[in-house]
Amino acid sequence: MASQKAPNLPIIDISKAKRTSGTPSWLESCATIRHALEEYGCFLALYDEIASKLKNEVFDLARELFDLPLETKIKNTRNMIDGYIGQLPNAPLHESTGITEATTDEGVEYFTNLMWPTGNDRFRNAISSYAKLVGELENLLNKMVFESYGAGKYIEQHIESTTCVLRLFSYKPFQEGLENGEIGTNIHTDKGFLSIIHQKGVNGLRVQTRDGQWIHVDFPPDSFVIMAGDAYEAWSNGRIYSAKHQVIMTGDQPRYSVILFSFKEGTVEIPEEVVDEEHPLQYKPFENMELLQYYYSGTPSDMSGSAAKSFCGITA
Ligand SMILES: O=C(O)CCC(=O)C(=O)O
Ligand SMILES: [Fe+2]
Repeated sequence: MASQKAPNLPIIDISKAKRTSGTPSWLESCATIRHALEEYGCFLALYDEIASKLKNEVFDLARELFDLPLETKIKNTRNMIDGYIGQLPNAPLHESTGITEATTDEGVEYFTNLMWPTGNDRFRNAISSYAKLVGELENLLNKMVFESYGAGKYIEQHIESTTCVLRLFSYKPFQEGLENGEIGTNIHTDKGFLSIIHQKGVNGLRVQTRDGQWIHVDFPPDSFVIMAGDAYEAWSNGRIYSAKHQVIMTGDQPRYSVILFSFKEGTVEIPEEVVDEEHPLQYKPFENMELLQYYYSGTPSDMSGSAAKSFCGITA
């Protein structure tokens, strides 16, 4: 009997795409990425420029971090996007904590000292190296998307005003008999530009396609999921899709993930390059941080979907 393969996200070899820089196939590589973000809002990236040793180290450190006493973990309350989250009745398996300005030495140092007042050089060094390397991947992907729209001239300014949060996640295994005992995260869309998701072995992320199907993402070893958020949807004039997604735990193994979330500081202008006859202007300039505030205040009528339209959409 022919076995039907479960649908998965598109897989793109970013290391290979990067090597086309300066060659005639560069724009084709850029278009592949842009089209995946337009169609699925996300894709699986193969990227071999971050050593496996460092990635494994990051997950060992994540475990060490979540083993700290709760009273230490809850000290992380710096602002609304990076704070400690845990013990939620509607997502009881979830625990996570974020590092603000994670691609800067100061950001990682602040967080390390908050969790380990006597210091933890292993954590500081590895997390700092990892965040910077993933930050480079983030910049590369944005450059490719911008160039694919013919909007490459805005990339420098975009990179300069990008701020990244590195959030570490620990999900307990599925718990039978517990209310919401399978929920790792509730259905939502991300609110920034790109989120770069890395996991340790155990799957659990599912993503909704434009036509409402759910894809259970099967991460190839060492891959990353690249996911666009509401800010990218608005920046691209609705061409990029901000996909609903969630984490569901099924097996008896815990799941660890590490995500670099990027946000733009200052006003996000919709570039004229994404507007044409087929795509009339649909969004007003907006502040990414205000979009976040709008979401966290619970204002959107649909808390599980993109807030871009209701926050900064142009109503006819
Ligand atoms: O842990 C994951 O894979 C996804 C978590 C997530 O979607 C989020 O926190 O925004
Ligand atoms: Fe998310």
